Amino acid sequence: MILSKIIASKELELAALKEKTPIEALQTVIPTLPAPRPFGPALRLPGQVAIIAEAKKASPSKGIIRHQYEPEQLARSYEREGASAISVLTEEKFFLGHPSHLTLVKKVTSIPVLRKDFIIDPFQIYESRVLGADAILLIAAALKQDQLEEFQEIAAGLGLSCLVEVHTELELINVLSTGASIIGINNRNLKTFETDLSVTFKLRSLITNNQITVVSESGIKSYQDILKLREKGVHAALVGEALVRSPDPGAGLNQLKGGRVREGL
Ligand SMILES: O=P(O)(O)OC[C@@H](O)[C@@H](O)c1c[nH]c2ccccc12
Repeated sequence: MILSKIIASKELELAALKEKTPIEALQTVIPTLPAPRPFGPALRLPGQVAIIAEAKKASPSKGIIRHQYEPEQLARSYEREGASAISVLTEEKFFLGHPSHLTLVKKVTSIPVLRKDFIIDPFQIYESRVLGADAILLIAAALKQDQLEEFQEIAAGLGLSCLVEVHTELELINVLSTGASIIGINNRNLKTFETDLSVTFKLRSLITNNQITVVSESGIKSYQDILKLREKGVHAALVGEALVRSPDPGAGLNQLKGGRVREGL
């Protein structure tokens, strides 16, 4: 499975990274940094589905999605067109991202920035804070129950929000028991790479605590999709490919939000 491949490569990368940068060096810098931007509240727009717009050059399932990839330009247009937050892929080998992309995006925007990576070690949480992340992704399929709990605790201590990602009912039940407050339902099956919005519809109905912010992730392509999510009480949608593939990603976002189709598109 692709997830185990990515994690194996992450483990190697991390070993090298930890040799180079002691965690203490990160811990010394953190108290001098400005507070993170609030992520959870940004995802609650009354009567609307908030959009987390993603900057992503490539993916294991689709290969290169955007050849001329400029995360700063993307982020600027996303913010201009009303994104509620920006997700930045920082994984290098499979998604052709880079940690520096996150720092660049943070500099040119004023909305919260989510670090999209494969977090398997507390080191990466401190690193995310230093890079300028306001929120991090935690993938239930990649972590044990005690890690899920520990990582959310460390993140909270650093002022970072967590988007905790699930794909199955069992993962959801486990994540609910950790007290996660922002849950991402990934529509993509990591074995077949297929996306199916009905994954969100099925799992969303099992989240009865309305304090929890629910995010639908992957395979969201149109305003019709957004309307369906809204109808099911989903608070936010994480959208990558549909925007990044568009010749004009800002206009793509505008359309996704039901805005008028612009000339030239
Ligand atoms: O490009 P899409 O189909 O709109 O999907 C975006 C996002 O959900 C997807 O990139 C994603 C969801 N979970 C992840 C975990 C790691 C890397 C990437 C992801």
